[in-house]
Amino acid sequence: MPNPLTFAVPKGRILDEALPLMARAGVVPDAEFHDKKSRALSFACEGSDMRLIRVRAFDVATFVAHGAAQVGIVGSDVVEEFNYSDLYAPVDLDIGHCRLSVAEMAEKVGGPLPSHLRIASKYPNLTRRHFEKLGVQAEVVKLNGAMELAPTLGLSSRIVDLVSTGRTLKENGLVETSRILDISARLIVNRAALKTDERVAALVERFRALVAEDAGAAA
Ligand SMILES: Nc1ncnc2c1ncn2[C@@H]1O[C@H](COP(=O)(O)OP(=O)(O)OP(=O)(O)O)[C@@H](O)[C@H]1O
Ligand SMILES: O=P(O)(O)OC[C@H]1O[C@H](OP(=O)(O)OP(=O)(O)O)[C@H](O)[C@@H]1O
Repeated sequence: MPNPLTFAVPKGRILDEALPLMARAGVVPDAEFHDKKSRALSFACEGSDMRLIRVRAFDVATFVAHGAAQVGIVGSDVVEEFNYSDLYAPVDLDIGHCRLSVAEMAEKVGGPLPSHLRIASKYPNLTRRHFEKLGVQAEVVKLNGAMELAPTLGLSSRIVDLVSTGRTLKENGLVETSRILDISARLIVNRAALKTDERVAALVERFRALVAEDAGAAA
């Protein structure tokens, strides 16, 4: 009997969109997964020996890259930020759409870029890479949320953060000045597991077929 497959999902907002797709792929967590009072982090799946683990978005990539989970769902922002060589993102799930952008205080927009900037972000690697291309050295102040407060309070001149409707920026007096990356959620797999475990390859094919089916229905 092979070990159960471990499938990692993020706790946050992608999950609501991912669960119906997962169900169509035959990945259905047991009732305890939906019990808000439960403190469990690992859940059995209906009708299979698969196990679901619910972790922080960034940690989904870490569990999969290290082979502690074989499969996962995560935003392409996280995939690109880590750039793990052992992590492969074969299927764009066409959910969780947003973008990674630079924003600054509305009244400060304009003028030439200085050679050094202090930027608040949850994405230090993507931020440094983006500004390097512009010939700017970015000093990144790592924050884990509420980035939009940083420019107003003088912690940084700009932020690099996720934008969807743009409402959070607007309500905090910031404007989007450039777009770094268009983002959507991906099915991710551990490269070694994909080569050695047929169940991983089968799951990839199932998700790929579902996405193709939805794209066909939308066309
Ligand atoms: N406003 C948004 N609109 C659409 N997708 C978003 C938005 N914000 C984030 N996302 C996507 O959802 C993913 C998870 O975001 P979110 O921060 O809600 O998750 P989380 O698991 O609560 O994160 P954390 O571990 O930081 O608490 C992001 O990596 C991104 O791909
Ligand atoms: O453009 P909008 O539609 O306003 O969405 C953007 C906001 O969504 C995300 O935050 P989230 O709500 O996940 O909270 P967080 O600060 O805890 O990450 C992101 O970090 C922005 O703050």
